[in-house]
Amino acid sequence: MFIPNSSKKECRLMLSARRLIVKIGSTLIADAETGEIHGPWLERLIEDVVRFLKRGQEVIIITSGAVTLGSCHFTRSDGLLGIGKKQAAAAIGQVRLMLAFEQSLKRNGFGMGQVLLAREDFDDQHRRGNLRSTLQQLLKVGAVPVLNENDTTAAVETCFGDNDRLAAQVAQLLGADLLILLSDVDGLFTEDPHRSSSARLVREVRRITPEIEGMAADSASGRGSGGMVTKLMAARIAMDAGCIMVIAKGKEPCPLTAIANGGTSTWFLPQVGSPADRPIGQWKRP
Ligand SMILES: Nc1ncnc2c1ncn2[C@@H]1O[C@H](COP(=O)(O)OP(=O)(O)O)[C@@H](O)[C@H]1O
Ligand SMILES: N[C@@H](CCC(=O)OP(=O)(O)O)C(=O)O
Repeated sequence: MFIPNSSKKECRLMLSARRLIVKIGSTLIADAETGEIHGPWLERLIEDVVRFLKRGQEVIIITSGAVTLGSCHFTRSDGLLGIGKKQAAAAIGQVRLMLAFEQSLKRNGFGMGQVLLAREDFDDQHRRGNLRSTLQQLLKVGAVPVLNENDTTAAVETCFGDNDRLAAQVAQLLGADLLILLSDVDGLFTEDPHRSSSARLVREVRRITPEIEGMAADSASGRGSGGMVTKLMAARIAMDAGCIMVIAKGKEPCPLTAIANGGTSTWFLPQVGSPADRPIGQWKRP
């Protein structure tokens, strides 16, 4: 559990955020070898999310993992899936992903709504307005929005390709206060920690400078899509919109609580508009 009256800055930032976006990386939720969902992990995460919902905070979940879950239907000789097989894999995996979220949230007393997104949903003003309204309606009735890119029909030229930037676009669209990227690393390191033993964790970023950008490389796992490169792109989108962003390891039991209790992570703090000084409130449920 987090310590609500903790003076830790991280705790204040987590508990003062009215609207949080939680993005889950593929390697956290899906086992590439077995094509199974990490069920016990998901259960812990949803219990963690529910702690914030019950305080009256709003949570939107962006989940990866559809392609990984569906890939097991394609022989290993495929190696990296071509776009057609990747889209078919996503079509297979997405159903299982949403079912797992729906059942877990239901066990914890909450409903959910699935929204699959395309870049056009953000680029076209009319579709952007529709999307915002739909998400706000879901939040109003206490149904947790669970989002992913619509990989099955996403064209190579126009797709997001990664959920880091998609999550940041949703944070900007909804005026979220805090974007949490749960990954398989503790945060931004000076180099890829999976490739360099001398990599050191960067705890806080207030401006994304060329030096910061130079630290980021692509994904080492081969299953993630964005690596740290897209996470920094997401940080730029979020910070420009006045939204705080944090990268943390999602494997922790109760990763959101771990962040609030000052666990290792990297915080991206915009210069303007952050709710860091907002009093920790007990909001009425939407
Ligand atoms: N400077 C860096 N700091 C931390 N991780 C990095 C860095 N550069 C590259 N990476 C890689 O980014 C990966 C996380 O991105 P990704 O594989 O896309 O995971 P996710 O599924 O969480 O999005 C890490 O596992 C790591 O190998
Ligand atoms: N829409 C894709 C997510 C791609 C993606 O961003 O993956 P990751 O880098 O693991 O968050 C899927 O569900 O597999």
